[in-house]
Amino acid sequence: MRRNARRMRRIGVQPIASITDDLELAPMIIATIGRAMWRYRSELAPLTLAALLMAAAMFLHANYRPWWPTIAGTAALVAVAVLVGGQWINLSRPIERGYAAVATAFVGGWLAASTAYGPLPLVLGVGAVLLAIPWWAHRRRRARVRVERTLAAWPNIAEAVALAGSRVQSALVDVWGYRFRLALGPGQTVEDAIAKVPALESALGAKRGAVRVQPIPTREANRADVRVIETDPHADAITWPGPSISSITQPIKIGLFEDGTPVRVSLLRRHALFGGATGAGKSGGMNVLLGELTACSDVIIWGIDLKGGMELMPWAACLDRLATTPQEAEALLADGVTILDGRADHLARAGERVWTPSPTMPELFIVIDEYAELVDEAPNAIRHADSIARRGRAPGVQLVAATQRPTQKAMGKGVVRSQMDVRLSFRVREQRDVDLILGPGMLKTGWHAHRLDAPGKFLISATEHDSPRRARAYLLADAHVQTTADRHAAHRPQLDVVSATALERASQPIPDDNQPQPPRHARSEAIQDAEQALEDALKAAPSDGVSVGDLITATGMGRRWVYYRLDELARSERAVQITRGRWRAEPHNP
Ligand SMILES: Nc1ncnc2c1ncn2[C@@H]1O[C@H](COP(=O)(O)OP(=O)(O)OP(=O)(O)O)[C@@H](O)[C@H]1O
Repeated sequence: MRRNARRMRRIGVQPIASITDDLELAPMIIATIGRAMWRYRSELAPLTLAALLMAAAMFLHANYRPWWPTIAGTAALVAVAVLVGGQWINLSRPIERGYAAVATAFVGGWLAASTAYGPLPLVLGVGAVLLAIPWWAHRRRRARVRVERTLAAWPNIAEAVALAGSRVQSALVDVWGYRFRLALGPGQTVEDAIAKVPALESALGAKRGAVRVQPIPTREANRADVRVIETDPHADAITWPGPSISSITQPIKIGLFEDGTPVRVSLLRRHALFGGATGAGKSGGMNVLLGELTACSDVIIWGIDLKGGMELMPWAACLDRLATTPQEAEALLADGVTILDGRADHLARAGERVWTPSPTMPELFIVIDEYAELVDEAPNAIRHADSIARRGRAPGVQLVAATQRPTQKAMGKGVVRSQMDVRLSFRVREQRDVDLILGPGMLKTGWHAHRLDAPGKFLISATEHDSPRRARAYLLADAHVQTTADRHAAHRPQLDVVSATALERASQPIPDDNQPQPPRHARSEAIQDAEQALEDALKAAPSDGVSVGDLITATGMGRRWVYYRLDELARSERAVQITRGRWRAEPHNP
């Protein structure tokens, strides 16, 4: 090229070398700009969107002017959908959903107006800048971009840590750091990647101990999950983010593991034990549990707190019953057994194996704070607790017990301890307490609850948690407990009819005792009224009977209840089924 230019100069032709040079430079410049634009695509997104909108507006205004109402209507619908269902597209926080809805409304509104009247660049410019500011400032977006840039250099990192040939498949950013899925190169194993963790920490610019590599049991052997922790989740108390569930059929989130992943555990038809030394955070853990349980529309909660209600009283508005004396505790557990029997009987008759919780058939949780006190002060109550521990799962009557040291004596020589399906051990004073809470042999296999070093930290043992991973429970400040209890109190379900009827029957006076018994539950009057209405409707039935639908209307009760009562009346020969679904009283006096 340069030789050409020299020759041209010699023959008197004006050199055009600079033009040719420029032409060669141009692709480089374009490529550099393109690369920079790609690298900063997230930051430039508002400007790119504004440019695209401008082009779209010009096109629509020129060709499809009458479309503006459709554009405006669609944008309004999308904005509402984003606001209402934004969590499904990863907009977990209300403020994010609000921003997305406002941005959608602005884009749609501007496009509709520009389609009708021609592009409005000034409005677009002002709107774009105003909406771009929160976008540029958004912490999670910036973190995502940073992680994307780090992982874009993965081929070099992989080379440096001797994992050449591995690829990053997907990455996810959260408040504590990020995780990514690694497809390992041919012949590389997850163990190879685990052995490279210190090198990975250095190459990724992470702190020592901040990288974890784990196999993915459900995927091929050459896939690994890499977790990079940037902020230690356990460094400070972790404020409870609010209830994570609305039904007991979903797993409860109690806190966070050290890698920032939530501790999820199902309490559906399971008993739970919270153990740990005084001040280790059991009551805090119980508060989180109660915050979640009270948010469930298919859970009824009873409490026993023999420390004068000190721990459970703040939740009183959400508890159907609270026992604070040994006598009350014994009566409460006895009623728990009555309900268990009533439900078991109902299940047997319905040919069902387990109680399926729903707002009309709630699971009953009996929460006992400091179980050892119950053993000391209400020893007669323990046989009821044993009974519930042994038989309560299928009929949906669960125990949640907290205790400092669940020795055989403290647990009442009964079966309660061994029946606990979910066990949380907060810090214990002595090593041998680990086995008392978590089960024999656990200390030896690495469950070192005596080494937990801050209140609220715990180890969890359950079917889905079979390795000792340190976790920290969320923390609910006292004021938060109160506001949560007040908020959830408005949505508590009522005790189901099967259980209320069982309690009702158990409280019936014995035949020669004419003294009326006090009602045991607020539902009793409503049930009596419904029973009376049922009997009246059956007595008034014509000779071909009254339909179940009419009985449901007459009693105001659900179909299950009506069938349950009809079954009982038929057994005691007070009602008879004439044809399928039609009943009348027996003997029949229309
Ligand atoms: N998850 C947590 N995160 C941070 N701090 C916590 C947490 N849980 C409890 N704490 C702190 O530890 C203190 C003691 O906790 P808590 O009362 O729950 O312990 P405990 O095991 O129930 O004790 P006790 O058996 O005496 O009732 C609390 O005042 C609180 O400041």
